[in-house]
Amino acid sequence: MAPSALLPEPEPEYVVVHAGKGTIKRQILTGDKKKPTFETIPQVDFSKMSSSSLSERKAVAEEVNAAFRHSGFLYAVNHGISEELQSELSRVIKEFFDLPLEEKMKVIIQLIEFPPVLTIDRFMLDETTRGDLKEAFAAGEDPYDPEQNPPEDLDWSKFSRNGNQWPASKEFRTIMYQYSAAILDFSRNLMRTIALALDLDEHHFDDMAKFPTGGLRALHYPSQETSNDVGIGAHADYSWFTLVNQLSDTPALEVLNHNGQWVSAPPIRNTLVVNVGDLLEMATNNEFVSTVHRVVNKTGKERYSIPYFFAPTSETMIETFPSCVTSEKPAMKPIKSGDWLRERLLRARYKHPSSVAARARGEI
Ligand SMILES: O=C(O)CCC(=O)C(=O)O
Ligand SMILES: [Fe+2]
Repeated sequence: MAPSALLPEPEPEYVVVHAGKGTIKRQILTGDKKKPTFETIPQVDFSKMSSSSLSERKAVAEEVNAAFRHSGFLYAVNHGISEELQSELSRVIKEFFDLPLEEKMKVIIQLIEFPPVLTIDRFMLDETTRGDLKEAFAAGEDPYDPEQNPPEDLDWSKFSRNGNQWPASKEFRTIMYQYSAAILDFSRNLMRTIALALDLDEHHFDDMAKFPTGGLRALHYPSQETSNDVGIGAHADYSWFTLVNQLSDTPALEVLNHNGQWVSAPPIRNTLVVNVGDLLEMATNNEFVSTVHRVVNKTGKERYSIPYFFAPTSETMIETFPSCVTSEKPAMKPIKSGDWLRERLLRARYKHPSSVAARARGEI
């Protein structure tokens, strides 16, 4: 028998992904099994969303519609967030992750229930790896923080006082909140675009965007050490949609196309990567796709990014839009937004005490 060193590496046949209710295998299609699919991520210019002409706004919505059906991903150009704020954000995030570990660990919280607030934590999204290499700082919608602007009719009983934990730097907190307000503005704009894309009244989702759950998660990805490492394992997002600001010029984000091939989504200056999350996929009966993606940082450089996960308030029932129901595709069973997010987070945070406890109770 030939020495194994001379044998060609077998081509992988599957990609392992964390999507839907857990870990699944996605087949890699080659040769004549290949399907037509996307190989690049389109750019959509949002400047016309502030046009007074409905037909101009509808033209933007049409581009969003096509991208969400085809790849579930797009780059938002002219999102309205100033370059100055983005570069300040980038600076304070690097400064935060440069702090000594003991300092960062002061802001970790052990109690993670819904809404998820803060963690510097190891996830394991791809069980064939040793776990995600990233460090994360998350800040959710915590109405007790005075920078927040909760609506008058907010149900305060749904929010714990053990919300966001902020590090000592006031500047970090101030800039994160400025960015949070700016990205929420764009999210509201995007919600109106999605409403038009689905032939709904433009303001159909305004209530959902009043005080959404989700929040910001600043991420630091060290350069990976082995070829099997991942910054963040292959997964689909649990959100309604996600807006990723790739703060460094380090290309590492990859999106899985329908043939099981990874398509690069490199940083493009002053854009946001927008992707459909599971909740929007469910509400559209899979017409908009919540596409699997991952981060692999092979560049030898550090990478920083900050996703904003937008999801409706946790009590919102996610139901199929009537326009997306057909005789072949009946409506899905309604699900509470918060229940879905909580379960998915508990599964992903495999080592976290709240996940360990939920596993012991047989809940996940
Ligand atoms: O860092 C990125 O570019 C993407 C992060 C991501 O996919 C996530 O946090 O869900
Ligand atoms: Fe993601």
